[in-house]
Amino acid sequence: MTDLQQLKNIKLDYEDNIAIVQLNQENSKVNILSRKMMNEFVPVFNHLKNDDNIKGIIVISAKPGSFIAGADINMFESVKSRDELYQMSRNGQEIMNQIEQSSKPIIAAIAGSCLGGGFEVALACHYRIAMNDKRTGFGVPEVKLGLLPGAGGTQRLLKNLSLSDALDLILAGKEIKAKKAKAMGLVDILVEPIRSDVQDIEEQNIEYLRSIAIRKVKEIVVQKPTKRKFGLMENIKSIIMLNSYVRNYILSQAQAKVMSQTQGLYPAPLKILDVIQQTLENGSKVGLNAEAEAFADLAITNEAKALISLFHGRTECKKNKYGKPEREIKTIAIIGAGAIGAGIAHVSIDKDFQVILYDTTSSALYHGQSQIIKSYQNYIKRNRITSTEYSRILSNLNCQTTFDNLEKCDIIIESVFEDLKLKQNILNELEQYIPEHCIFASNTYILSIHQIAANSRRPHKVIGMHYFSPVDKVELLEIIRAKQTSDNTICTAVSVGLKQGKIIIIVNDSPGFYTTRLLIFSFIELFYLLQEGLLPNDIDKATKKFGFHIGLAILLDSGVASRVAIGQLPPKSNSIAT
Ligand SMILES: CCCCCCCCCCCCC[C@H](O)CC(=O)SCCNC(=O)CCNC(=O)[C@H](O)C(C)(C)COP(=O)(O)OP(=O)(O)OC[C@H]1O[C@@H](n2cnc3c(N)ncnc32)[C@H](O)[C@@H]1OP(=O)(O)O
Ligand SMILES: NC(=O)c1ccc[n+]([C@@H]2O[C@H](COP(=O)([O-])OP(=O)(O)OC[C@H]3O[C@@H](n4cnc5c(N)ncnc54)[C@H](O)[C@@H]3O)[C@@H](O)[C@H]2O)c1
Repeated sequence: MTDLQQLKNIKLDYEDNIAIVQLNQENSKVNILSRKMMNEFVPVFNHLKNDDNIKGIIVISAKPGSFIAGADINMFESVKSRDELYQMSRNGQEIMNQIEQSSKPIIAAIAGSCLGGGFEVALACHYRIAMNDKRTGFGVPEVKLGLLPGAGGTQRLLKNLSLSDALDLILAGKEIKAKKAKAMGLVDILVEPIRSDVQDIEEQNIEYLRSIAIRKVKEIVVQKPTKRKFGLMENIKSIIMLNSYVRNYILSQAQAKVMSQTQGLYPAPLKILDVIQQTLENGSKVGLNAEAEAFADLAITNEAKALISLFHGRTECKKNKYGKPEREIKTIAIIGAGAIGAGIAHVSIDKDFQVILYDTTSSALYHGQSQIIKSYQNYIKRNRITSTEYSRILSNLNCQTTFDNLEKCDIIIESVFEDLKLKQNILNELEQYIPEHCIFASNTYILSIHQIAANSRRPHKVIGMHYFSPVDKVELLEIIRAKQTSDNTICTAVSVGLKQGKIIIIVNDSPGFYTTRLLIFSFIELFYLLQEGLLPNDIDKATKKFGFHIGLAILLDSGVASRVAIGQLPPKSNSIAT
């Protein structure tokens, strides 16, 4: 029996006859539906349900940036049997049903990530108020873990959305921002954050959200909530959905898309389609059972285990194990405004770095600058940013063909042609202009960092930062430490990469580093296959069927890959450093 005076993960507050359940997972950056959290939530909820003095309930988080990040992923890994997983899903569904069926209004006041099981909690509540800020996002990313929403999420999304919108969210696992969630009818009220430079602004915003939720729940207590009115288009859509021919057509289209994107290698999206079909044909009772069966089936697959392990790996790669850099990095100079240099500028200017983009000629510079401007203009078109944000972001970009202002730089990222002599000369020349603390990173995919730094006055400040094309889309960043590279240089490069939104691996300065070395092996095999008479097209089909995003032969056709394939570099030892 949980003592309500001894709660560790929930703070229970009251204002008049309203209860405020504030989630605050102990020792964690985010709230998760862990066993510990559930062991407190369930008794708290039962207590409030039975207390006649309580007329309404608010569920809110005390953690800036996190409402609930979903069920505890580690919990699935610790489970011993399929039956236990089935029961876990059934229990989750039951808790959500109890929330939904509560006679007292329950409001979810959401700021920060509202994902997976967290979104399922929000959907079970009677009303959703969300902070309209960058950190607040909704989604069911379970498919990315090889799972499906297992606490009634498939059913509630189908109830709240059109079939195609529900499929879009569940199959892609993508996150939508609060504004879009409101437009889709998943959120009832948007709250604009208080924008200010004060230090504890996020805590203040939580307080503000809480006050609005209290006002709203009090209103609902007196005048029962009105059901959301569906618009004409939504009504037409739901009538069309009653037609099994239309439903089956949408499902078969979705299935074809899944097959073309995954080659049928991932069981989760196919199971999701199956659960949705069963629900549409037989109703929610059958649907809930199908959801729990599918959840249990999926959670024991090797695919789910591998994808969950990938989640943990990615989380590790978001950490800076070298601590805090000696200096905060404010200004970056990028040398070379080609495809990659412009891409590095792109992912830096929106993170409040001051960027100097340098190239030898105005036309090269113009080319790089246009690439950046075009992408950001596209973001405006797709409502990803406002024109005010666009102006603020672009004001961080300074393009130049001179070495002016390099004395202000904290880091240089060189991204000129792949030529050792050229890279060495640039390093030597720039060392005359840059301040003592400035670090020098070379964006090379294959050249030795040790050799690039051969004539440097401060080789401990030289490092490799290997970005991937297109830089604004590929999350990976390979950081290469040479023997002489200092820990603070690594720490600084990692902190820059993390701020740029990268997932980082740190490797030793050995031939091909890590990523290029893997490619070399693949290309050696590819050459054997070509020599044996296989056609590039057939090799591409086979590699894609195996799970590659892009065929190996077409990859070889790209300029970078063909140089790798020439293979000056027989791989030696394992290059992963940390
Ligand atoms: C109110 C009570 C109701 C009770 C309901 C009963 C529930 C039981 C039901 C079971 C049935 C299934 C339910 C559900 O459908 C299944 C799921 O929800 S699966 C999980 C889905 N969610 C996700 O995939 C989100 C994963 N997390 C992220 O994407 C990111 O972490 C983030 C939330 C966007 C935050 O990103 P960052 O700010 O960069 O932070 P980090 O990524 O570095 O994370 C910090 C820290 O938190 C750990 N963590 C994050 N999410 C989870 C998680 N879901 N489970 C476990 N741990 C998580 C992460 O590992 C980091 O840990 P650290 O390394 O610091 O120890
Ligand atoms: N393109 C890729 O897929 C890819 C991927 C990873 C790494 N890389 C590496 O990134 C680096 C840049 O690649 P890219 O694809 O952007 O090349 P790119 O040819 O598109 O651009 C190189 C730019 O460097 C400029 N430049 C040349 N000499 C210069 C000098 N002395 N000073 C300043 N600028 C100079 C050129 O004018 C050009 O604009 C290379 O080392 C490449 O191997 C490329």
